[in-house]
This record gives sequence, C-alpha cells and structure tokens, in this order.
Amino acid sequence: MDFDRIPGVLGEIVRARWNDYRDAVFERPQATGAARRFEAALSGPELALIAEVKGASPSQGFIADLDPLEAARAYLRGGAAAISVLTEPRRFAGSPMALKRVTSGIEAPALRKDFVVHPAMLLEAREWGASAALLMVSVLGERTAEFLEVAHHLGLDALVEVHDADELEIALAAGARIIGVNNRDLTTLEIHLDNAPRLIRAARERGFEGVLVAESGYSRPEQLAPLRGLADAVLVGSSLAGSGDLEAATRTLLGG
Ligand SMILES: O=C(O)c1ccccc1NCC(=O)[C@H](O)[C@H](O)COP(=O)(O)O
Repeated sequence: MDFDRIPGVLGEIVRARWNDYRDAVFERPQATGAARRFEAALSGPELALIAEVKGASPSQGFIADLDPLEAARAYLRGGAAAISVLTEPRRFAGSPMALKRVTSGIEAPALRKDFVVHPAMLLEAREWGASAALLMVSVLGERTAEFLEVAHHLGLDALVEVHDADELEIALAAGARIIGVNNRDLTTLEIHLDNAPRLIRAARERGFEGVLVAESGYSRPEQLAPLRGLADAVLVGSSLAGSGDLEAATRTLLGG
C-alpha cells in the first residue's frame, strides 16, 4: 500500500504504524463464526453510545491519565453500549494492555481503535479480546474489502470509517455491515458536525441497511439530537475521557 499518498497528521501516524508492522507475519487461521456482538450492541431502537478510552490525541494533546478498565466500567454505568479502546501508543497513549484489561473485565463488546495497516493487527485484536476493529477507508482505500474479509473471517465485526462521499462508495462496495462517518477531517483535524448526518442520509438513500455510526466532536446532549432517528450509534472520546467524572458525563451526554 502507498501510505505516502496520505497527507497531514493521518499520514504521519499511518506511516509510523506501517513501520511497526511491515515485518509482521499473518498466517490465516481457520475461519471463526461471526459473533456480531458489537453490531448487536448498536442495533437497538435507541441511539447507542460507543464510549472511547482515549488518553491523548493529536488534536487535544494530553486528555487524561485513565485506568482503562475503570474508565470502561464508568462508561457502561453511565449508559454506553460498547467501548472503544485506542491501542496506538505514540499519539493516543494507547496500548495492547489497555485493550486486554478492558476486554478481560467487562461483558460489553470492545472495539480495537487503531490505524490498521496489516492483517496481523486484526488477529491481534481478536487475541486481545476485541469484538470489532476499526478499518479506515482513508488508510486502506480500495483494499478495504480485503481487510473487511479478513476481519469477518476472524469472527470480528468491523467499523468501516469514511469521511466523504467517495470513501462512502468504497465502504458500500466493500460490503461493510457497520459504517462510521467521521466529522473530523483527519488530515487537518477540523471538525464539522454536519458531516455525519449528511453522509448517513446519503448511505440510507443508497439503500444501505446496516449500522451507521456518527463519530467525533460531540460534547453536549443537544448535539446528539439531530442523530436520533437517523444514526444507530455515536462514537465519543475526548469530551467523556477528559471530563473528570466519566460516569456522570456519559449519563449527561445521553440526556439522563
Ligand atoms: O482525535 C484526533 O485528534 C485524531 C487525530 C488523527 C487521527 C484520528 C484522530 N481521532 C480518531 C477519532 O476519530 C476519534 O478518536 C473518535 O472518533 C472520537 O472522537 P472525539 O470524541 O472527538 O474524541
């Protein structure tokens, strides 16, 4: 894959991740039946919350010194349906241990949130107990379908992330069952909260019947109002992780 084509902050992160994994070996194991626990958690009648364990980010810098398991438990008490755990170490203060701690201590499904550039990362996600992994069309391009097939072969759900209409077409053609629309432009870090509703509507108009997730930039309950009845789920990280009281912040964001 040509990661030199990716501009800005995203390009820097992805090229570093490729250096981490370029020599990794992926031996395709026997297929595992699909559990679809992550997908099921997002498929209820109400807007579901995926709450993210996020200690730092390029846009915020340091966010919080979180104990990943305590953070996940607080999010779940506050009403989250699933947990996202960053495993990227340099810019997001994530780690494999953070994901393992979370998955060994909670029943709810967890997403491995990373910049997947090698199929070995999907096998790791499964071994570390994740129910799902993030696949970014901005990173994988036309190879998204290939990585999606590997994820499903391993019994993982995949959150296939897009930011614009061209990426949405790639996600649809790849056969994604769960599509996330990021409000954040990961090359410039600018956030536009109208991006997710616009592309989620476009996905529905194109006949997509799977799960649709609005991602990034949400911090107040009124910002979730336009998503209700439109998106199936919302992914929130910084505002909850940096709140100081994760359970209360989660409950307040959900309008409780
Ligand atoms: O969050 C960043 O600054 C960032 C920068 C570059 C690549 C990815 C980045 N974040 C990944 C995400 O999309 C978010 O972690 C996730 O959607 C939650 O967003 P938020 O609630 O705004 O923390």
